[in-house]
Order: sequence, then C-alpha cells, then structure tokens
Amino acid sequence: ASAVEKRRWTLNDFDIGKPLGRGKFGHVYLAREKRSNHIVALKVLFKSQLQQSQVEHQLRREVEIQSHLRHSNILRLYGYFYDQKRIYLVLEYAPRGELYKELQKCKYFSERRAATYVASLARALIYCHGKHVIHRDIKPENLLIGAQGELKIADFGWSVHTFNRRRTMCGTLDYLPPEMVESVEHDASVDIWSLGVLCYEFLYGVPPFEAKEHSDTYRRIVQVDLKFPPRPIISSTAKDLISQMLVKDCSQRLPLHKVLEHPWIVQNAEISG
Ligand SMILES: Nc1ncnc(NCCc2cnc(NC(=O)Nc3cccc(C(F)(F)F)c3)s2)c1Br
Repeated sequence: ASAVEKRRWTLNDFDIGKPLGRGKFGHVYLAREKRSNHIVALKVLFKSQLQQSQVEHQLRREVEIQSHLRHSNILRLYGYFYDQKRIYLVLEYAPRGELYKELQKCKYFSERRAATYVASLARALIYCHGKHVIHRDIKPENLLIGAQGELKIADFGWSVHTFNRRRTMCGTLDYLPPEMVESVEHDASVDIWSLGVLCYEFLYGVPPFEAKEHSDTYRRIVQVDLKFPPRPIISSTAKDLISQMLVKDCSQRLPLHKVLEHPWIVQNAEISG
C-alpha cells in the first residue's frame, strides 16, 4: 500500500474497525485510510479531558517530536486531525499488540527474548538521544509488538527535547530514576535507568523497586535498593548489566552503546535483520 500521504484528514477518510485498547485519555481503534487502503491505529482523545489535565502542550510536543523520528523500533505517528470535541492521532498499527499483555501472559521472558528486546530498545534510544529527544516514560505499557515480533516504543507524550529540562511527574513511579523522583535536573540518562528497570521486569516479571506503598517505592528507588530474587534463576551477566544501569549517579550509568557491547546482550540478543 502507498504510504499514508500527509493531508488534511477527517474521520470520513477512515473506516473504523475493532477497538485495540484503551489508554488513560482515550480509546484506540483499528482503522483503514480509504484512499490508500493503509491499515492504521486511530487514537481518539477528548479535548475536554486534555484541557482539564492541562496536557495540550505535551500532545503538541509529541506530534512535533514524532514527526522527525523514523526508526523500526519506534511506532510511527503519521499525523493528527480534530473535530469539535476530539483529537485523533493517526498511528502505525502494531499487529501483535501490547507488550505488557504478553509479559502478563508469560509471567517473565527468557534471557534470549529479554536481551533481544533490550538491544532493540537500546538502539531506538540511541537514535532518539542522537536527535536530543529523551522519552522519559519507557515502561511495558508503552511498548508494542510489530508483525515480526520486534518491539516498538510508543507514546512520546512525556518526551522532551533535552535542552529544556522538565520536572513534570508522570504515571507510575516504578520506572522513574532517582533524579526524577527527587525532582532534580535530569538528562538522557533517565532512559538508561528505565531500560534497566525494564530489563529486570522482563526477567523477573515485576519491577525491581515495587512496594505496596508509594512512599516505599520512592525510598527503594532513591536508595537503589536492588535485590535479585532466587527464582527464576538468572545469569550473573544479566544481573551485572542491570546493576550497571540502575546506578544513582546518572553520569555513572552504562552508556547505551556500551549496553549493546555488554556480554549478556552479545551472547543472548538475536540480531534483527
Ligand atoms: N496495536 C496497537 N497498534 C498501535 N497503537 C496502539 N495503541 C496506541 C499506542 C500509542 C501510540 N502513541 C500514543 N500517543 C498518545 O497516546 N499520546 C497522548 C495521549 C494523550 C495525552 C497525551 C499528552 F497530552 F499527555 F501528551 C499524549 S498512544 C495499539 Br494497542
């Protein structure tokens, strides 16, 4: 099918299909752009809800940032349009759906599958950081699976250009590095921390600093209270990589290109085409 051409879309340009999922701000539907017959995902957001949450500027930033990103492990945002009450995001469709559902189903991933995902995310983040974009919200809920089983980072609603540092708190605390939890200056290395949290959760099925109370999670993060459970049995090289990413001092975290050279990744990640 021809690329989804950029033009002033209206809802009439699409045939709407089944619901794909629901996010905090709205539902996502499978859709087909009539002219190109291109299958897309259409996220429907209510203006009223965006206004009362005062996040319009974040949405504008997401559309702006995404219009410059082209990477096989980043879900495309082709464009947007709006009507009286709603804003519609025209997104690349990820045929194998949401990673967090896959993780719930499998409980945890094999070391090969986890390393393959971590390697593709590291490559996508190297690409983003090269364009001075930090995602800041890397977590299973924002990861989708493409037709060949490859990971796609989605939802740049919390991303920023690195020259302006933001201290906005977002969503679950689990993935936030100490400097964001303590609301101090932060830079691209926040994504390295979140990748370390993700790697741990891929292998154990739970994030490393999970606790019943918010305040306990907060304390475990700022103290980097990192413990590896006895089950499932995980290689020492995997634990070594995680320990080099979950470091309080953001300048001491393993740089993303070193993540790709780490023995655990080299020995376990399937090289994608
Ligand atoms: N199988 C699938 N294939 C493709 N997509 C699927 N789901 C949608 C994934 C998304 C990609 N990008 C997104 N972006 C936002 O939601 N942005 C957003 C929304 C509200 C407020 C804000 C803000 F204002 F707070 F920034 C920003 S959701 C699924 Br399931």
